[in-house]
Amino acid sequence: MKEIIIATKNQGKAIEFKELFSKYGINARSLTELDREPKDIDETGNTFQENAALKAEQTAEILSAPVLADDSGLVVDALDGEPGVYSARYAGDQKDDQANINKVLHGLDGVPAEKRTARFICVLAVATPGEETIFRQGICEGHIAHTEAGENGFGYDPIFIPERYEKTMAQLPKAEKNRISHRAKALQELGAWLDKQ
Ligand SMILES: O=c1nc[nH]c2c1ncn2[C@H]1C[C@H](O)[C@@H](COP(=O)(O)OP(=O)(O)OP(=O)(O)O)O1
Ligand SMILES: [Mg+2]
Repeated sequence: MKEIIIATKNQGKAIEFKELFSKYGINARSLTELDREPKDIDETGNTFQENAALKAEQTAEILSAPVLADDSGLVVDALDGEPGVYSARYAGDQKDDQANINKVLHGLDGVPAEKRTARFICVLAVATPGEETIFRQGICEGHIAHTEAGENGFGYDPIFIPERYEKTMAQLPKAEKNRISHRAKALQELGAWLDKQ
């Protein structure tokens, strides 16, 4: 089976990529599955694209192999676009999903449903040593719930209600999330490249 390395240590992302790539007959392996896990890469960029490039290119260099990286996050209009590029560390360096959720809900205290619009954004970077890095983006529109609900997924899923749905992303079956998510859409955009693999 063909294989691609995903430059992530986030288990939630890794599980989704395994499912998504299996449809293309490709085995997706994350960094935690390698014999020697590479050290953390500093995400010093100011955009999703910059951080995706940092993760993909540095990992491809270390492993001398094609690598895909995902930089993603939640953009909330009533919070002027926060947490955005800083989604993982919104409530501090410990990357605590629950603390991040609490901070978003607290920031939206008293904001009515129609003003709670938000979107998940995912930028994928594929870096191959000696080649130009390619980028694709996917967006999933929705709004922020008043309380958390659901156990599936990861990150901000318990407070994100996708457009045309009445449940949070964490209440949807994982196959449903994998049809509509920002990650799934970005990967669809990579289709032509995937078909060549
Ligand atoms: O589908 C999603 N459902 C819920 N939350 C999500 C999703 N996609 C991204 N997110 C949130 C989680 C994290 O707070 C941030 C990603 O940060 P990001 O730096 O890309 O990932 P990360 O540090 O967790 O792992 P890594 O850099 O090793 O891939 O956005
Ligand atoms: Mg990260």
